Amino acid sequence: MSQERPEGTVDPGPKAPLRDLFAYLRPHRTILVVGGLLSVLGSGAALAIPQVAEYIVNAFGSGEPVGGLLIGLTVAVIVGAAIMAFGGYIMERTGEGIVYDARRKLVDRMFRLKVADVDRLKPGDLLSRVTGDTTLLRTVLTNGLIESIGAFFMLIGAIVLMALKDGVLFLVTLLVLVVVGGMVATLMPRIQKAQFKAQEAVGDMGAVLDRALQAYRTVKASGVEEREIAIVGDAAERARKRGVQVAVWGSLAGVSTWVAFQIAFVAVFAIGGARVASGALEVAELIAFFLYLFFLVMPIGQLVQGAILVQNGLAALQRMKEVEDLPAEETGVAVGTASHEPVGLTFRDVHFRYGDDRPTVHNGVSFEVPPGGLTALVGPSGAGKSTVFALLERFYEHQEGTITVGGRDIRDWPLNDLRASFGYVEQDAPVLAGTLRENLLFAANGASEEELTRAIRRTRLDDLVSRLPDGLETAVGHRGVLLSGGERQRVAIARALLRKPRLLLLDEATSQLDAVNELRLREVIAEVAAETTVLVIAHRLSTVTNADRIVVMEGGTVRAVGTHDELVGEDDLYRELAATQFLTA
Ligand SMILES: Nc1ncnc2c1ncn2[C@@H]1O[C@H](COP(=O)(O)OP(=O)(O)OP(=O)(O)O)[C@@H](O)[C@H]1O
Repeated sequence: MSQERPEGTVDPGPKAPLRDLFAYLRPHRTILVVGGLLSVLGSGAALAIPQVAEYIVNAFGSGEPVGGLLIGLTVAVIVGAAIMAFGGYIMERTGEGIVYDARRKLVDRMFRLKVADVDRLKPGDLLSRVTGDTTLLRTVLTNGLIESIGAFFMLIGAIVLMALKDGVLFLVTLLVLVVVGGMVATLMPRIQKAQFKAQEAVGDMGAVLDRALQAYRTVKASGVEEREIAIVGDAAERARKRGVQVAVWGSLAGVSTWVAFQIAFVAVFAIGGARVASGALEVAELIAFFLYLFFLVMPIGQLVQGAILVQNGLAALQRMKEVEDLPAEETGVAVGTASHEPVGLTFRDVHFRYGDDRPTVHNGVSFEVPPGGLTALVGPSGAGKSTVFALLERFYEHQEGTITVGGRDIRDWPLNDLRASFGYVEQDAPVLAGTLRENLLFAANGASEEELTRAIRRTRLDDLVSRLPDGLETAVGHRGVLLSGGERQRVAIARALLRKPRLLLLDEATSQLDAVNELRLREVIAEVAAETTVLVIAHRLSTVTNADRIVVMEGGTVRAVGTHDELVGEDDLYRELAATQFLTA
């Protein structure tokens, strides 16, 4: 479990205010009150035990029968325990419900975030917020808050009953309470700090492990297993040391509290004994007082533990809130259109950078793509080609200029309708774990068998399907590792085509395709371009020499537009690109 924490959250770490925690509890307040009352009732039954014990001792003294009282005491213990257990069950069940709500809310928000925000957050970090931090919240709610409620009432009950039983002994106990309180108050920030650091160390370990697992093949191929084991091992060692630090402060708090209570017992024993000797107190009352002292020690321990947990929980809550508070995408009201006619697009003097502190990526980009046909974007790495797609899909918003699709400003399109009119094939077209069929129908669940067969044929995947042991039902494995690069790309194209796009955005992969796969890709693109608009980012000019128009980008602007033949004659950069790729200039 990755518990990665952003920088600067260690000491003592940003925490959500307590009222945010109560916001999670509010919808469940009725059941929480019921559970709380049962806990109080259970504590009440427990608190009756010393009183009954006092009667029994007195009854022994006066020779009265004690059988009834003993049975009463046993019943009180059993009933009290049962009520407390039931109350605890209700509370924990509600705690699970609260965590479920929190997780649903978080997941819901996560899929509605802006791409820009998700790009900024690390995937491992987002994952740990949904799994790790919500789990921590549950521990806080059950072990922290809920148990503390019962403990609090038991403590109050014990204090009141002790005060009523004997004022002098109570004052002695009070003195110890003040000492314990002071000690805990001094140690608490240290425990808290140590715990934050321990959580951070575990998070760091998750991060280095995540990094190595992401590149598992590279790790193996590079023969650096031992080094990676050592790196993760070092992180584990740091987590161990931090954990030990928590144990040190925890034990110190535990032992000093324990000693304070021992002193309290001895003091109550000595002073109580003297008071019994002087006749100010009865032996039975002293015994009852001792029992109350036990009922005081237990809840204090629980409350201290609860306070530490709540502190940690508020840090987790803060991390959850950071995601929940991010703005959701404005999707607009989708009108939905039955049209599958090809659409054109224009970029007019578009300026864009990924952030205020980032360099300009588009510096006045202008070009036009009429409906239908094949348009290619070419240019050196970093020219801003993929960014054209990111802006069209509105993953990011351009700062200046106008982008239109089908003659309409993309900002006036309902977002869902805009995206529904595109088929989008990313550069490293991902194949998700699952069957080939699931992958193809990922974006078009309602497609018919005919449509599926046609898309498979158009993307030249029929060979693959007939070769696979279970055909379309073959599991293609995590990240599509069972497919070749070319096949993965064509699966992604088929997936995009099944949406019947009006404009296909194809970011061609940089990985080298063999001659057969390259030819197939060319055929597929040409065939699709006969029916719809295709805008392809070409890293290999060979796939687009037959394009209707080629847009040459460089340094965030468009430097030339034309056909292959025109550009070879007119544009130096294009000629150079063509020459380096062994095409005849
Ligand atoms: N999500 C992002 N956040 C910040 N900067 C980015 C992001 N995506 C791209 N960039 C930067 O924008 C610039 C243009 O990137 P873009 O991917 O559009 O180039 P490209 O022409 O497609 O390059 P390539 O051919 O190598 O894929 C690069 O300098 C890149 O580092």
